[in-house]
Amino acid sequence: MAGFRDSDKALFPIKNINGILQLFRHQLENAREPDLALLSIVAGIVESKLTSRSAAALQLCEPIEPNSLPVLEIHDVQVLYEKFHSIMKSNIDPNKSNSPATRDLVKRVSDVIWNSLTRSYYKDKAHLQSLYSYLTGSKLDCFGVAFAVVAGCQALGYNDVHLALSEDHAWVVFGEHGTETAEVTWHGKGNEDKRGQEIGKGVSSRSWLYVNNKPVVCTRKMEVAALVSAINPSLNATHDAYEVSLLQQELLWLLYDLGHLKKYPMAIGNLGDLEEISPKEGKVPCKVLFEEAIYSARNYYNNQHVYPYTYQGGYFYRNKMYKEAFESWANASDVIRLYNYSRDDEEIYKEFLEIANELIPHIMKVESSGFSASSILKKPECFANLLRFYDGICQWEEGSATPVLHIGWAKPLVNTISKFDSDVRAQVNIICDKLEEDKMSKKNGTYFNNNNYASLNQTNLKEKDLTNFHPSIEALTAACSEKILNPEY
Ligand SMILES: CC1(C)CN=C(N2CCN(c3ncnc4sc(C(F)(F)C(F)(F)F)cc34)CC2)S1
Repeated sequence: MAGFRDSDKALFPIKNINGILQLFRHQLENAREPDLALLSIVAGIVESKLTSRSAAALQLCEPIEPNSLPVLEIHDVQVLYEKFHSIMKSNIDPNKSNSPATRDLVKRVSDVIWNSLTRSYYKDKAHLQSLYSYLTGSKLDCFGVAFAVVAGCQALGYNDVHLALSEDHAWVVFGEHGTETAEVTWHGKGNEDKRGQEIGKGVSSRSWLYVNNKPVVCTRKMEVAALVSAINPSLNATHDAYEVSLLQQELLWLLYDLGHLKKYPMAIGNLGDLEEISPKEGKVPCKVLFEEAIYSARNYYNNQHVYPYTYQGGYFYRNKMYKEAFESWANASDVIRLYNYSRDDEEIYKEFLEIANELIPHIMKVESSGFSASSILKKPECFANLLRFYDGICQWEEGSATPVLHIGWAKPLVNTISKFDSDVRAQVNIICDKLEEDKMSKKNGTYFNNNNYASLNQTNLKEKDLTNFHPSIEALTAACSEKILNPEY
């Protein structure tokens, strides 16, 4: 059993970030499993005290000494901890027989949380992810509900209930073999919640939202990593509370050093983003962290996750490493091409839309103003990666009930492709082996590996080679190759 142990209590009152680190380290390094309710309440109190309006006012008028926190008294934590346990135990009998959870039990825990939430509130607001928010404001966001269900099950002694995470949704796994799944929270806006149901076997399983059934299935310690990742340092739309950001970075390093981020690509990516802003002495650089997140997704999740590549692409973009950014984004597109676009996939749609219609056009603008030989407009591999990027989005659309592309995509796309001169485009040789039809099909989840894709050598781009691009890309590159074959065109 977890629990608020005397050795935890001895660490209070906590006056600085180091004290919080000690509590988390103590919870993570001891044999018994970390207490999710305790750690979520502590993280939530600290975040609330340092990001509330009064904190903002305070921050602006008097500089508080570095790394200091408002004193965290044990009483503040204990009251909320006991409250959570009594909410759970007054509605559901603790697991005296130490048996695995049932679907009915999971649904009842989800109902206790669900029915105790404020009737209507702005679900996307910041700071609604922790048990502190639940216990003091009866508000939780979508992730917060799923986390509270897992913490509730732990408090009741059901240690088989664990958090499962895709890139934009959370649910739980449970049962003797941890193979049962259940929805416990809502997703998106205006969608009827599917709480209690098992995770889609139908069409929804082909949508990015369920990552082709390759979610991050958390251990208790990875659930701590999830609550740490969910810490939100935002003071307002433009500023972060420095101490909260530093605490999150230190906690992520603690989890990283203990090996609990190995199978959690997004948490590694979050650490990479924090490291890029303020690198910590003696730690691996953020560039390596973004590579490790990609390795983790390839190694443990069959390369079905998009975000590791957009973490890396964003890093390259911010650091003006545009050739590398194109490669990361093309790799992200190679992941999404296997999925069918469904209306639940808005978040990743917005991600690709921003890359295609904001970031790439910005790069083309700044690059076409200069005439340096090193410009990406002279590099055929940039052209090849851009084609791969666009083609992945086109293939994502193919076979989907919901269209992806619309006229708003075409103008930036044409604008981008036409910035590359014919002599550069001619150096891209697109070889698409005529693989037998079924291998090409994305329905059975396989497709030619991308080294058949665009190898660069001197032969010309020939129209007949463009056999496997999506029609719109084919038309565009045919138009381009028309220019190549008839230069006076
Ligand atoms: C490359 C990016 C645009 C930068 N930040 C990204 N994040 C920020 C952090 N983030 C996350 N970071 C750690 N863990 C999780 S679990 C999760 C979720 F499944 F969607 C949940 F649980 F429904 F909210 C999201 C998420 C979501 C993705 S992707």
